[in-house]
Amino acid sequence: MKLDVKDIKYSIESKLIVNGVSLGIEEGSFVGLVGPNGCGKSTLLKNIYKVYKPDSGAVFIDGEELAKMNSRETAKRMSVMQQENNVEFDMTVYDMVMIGRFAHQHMFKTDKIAEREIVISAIKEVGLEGYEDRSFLSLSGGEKQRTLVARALVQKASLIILDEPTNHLDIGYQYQIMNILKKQNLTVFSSIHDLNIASCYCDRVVFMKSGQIVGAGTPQEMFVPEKIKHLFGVDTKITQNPVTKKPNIIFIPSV
Ligand SMILES: Nc1ncnc2c1ncn2[C@@H]1O[C@H](COP(=O)(O)OP(=O)(O)OP(=O)(O)O)[C@@H](O)[C@H]1O
Repeated sequence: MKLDVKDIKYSIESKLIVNGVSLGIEEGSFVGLVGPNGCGKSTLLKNIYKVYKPDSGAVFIDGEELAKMNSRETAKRMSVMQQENNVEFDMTVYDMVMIGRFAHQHMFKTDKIAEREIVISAIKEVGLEGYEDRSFLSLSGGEKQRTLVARALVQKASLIILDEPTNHLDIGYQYQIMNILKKQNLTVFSSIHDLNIASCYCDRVVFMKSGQIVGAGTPQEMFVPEKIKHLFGVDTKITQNPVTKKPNIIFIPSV
């Protein structure tokens, strides 16, 4: 699934937060969205996954405008893992993951056993086997995060949008979740704070600053000291990861 974002603008309380963003994500590619706190990453993603309606501009999946699709049609094409999940009433891990199946279920012809297998298998894949009956609200931040990854995976959409998927996760699960996402062969667009994770997993990275895209390219093209300094104001030294051959970003403290 190819994602095209065309000249999106979005304001909150008359402040322009997303200022004319255009980008294209090729089918099967893993693209990271990188930028400082408050630069508009989540707001841009919410415009893409239809929590917000852009003031102007549009989003297309394989040439079809997303705004014109109903929620079932959208969910079959795009799954989403949001950063904060405002769950107001409690449910089990199993039920939370099952929500991801809604676009595939029909009142009279759903194969309940097959549905159950898909859900159980995703719960296992994110390392939460045995947690099926636990209450979602009682989970740790990382366990909640992994439940939401499982929910996004069972949706079986070929495009997945993630807002900071490794937020709350310890280093083991950060890499585990990225590995799981990578091996699905989906088209992925994800905001990522950890530059070395972005370098390791992304085919391309998009740099965002003050509501605008300020650069895009391969990790090798983007993770260079001048560009990182421009984006985050920190000094870095770049080496090559001896195993992945990807840029390895070493941060140099100014003390
Ligand atoms: N509902 C809202 N009401 C008011 N301001 C908002 C709202 N949502 C976002 N903003 C503001 O819009 C700007 C962009 O926020 P956004 O969450 O998109 O940034 P971000 O790049 O995802 O940041 P972070 O890396 O900290 O998650 C911030 O200044 C934020 O305070």
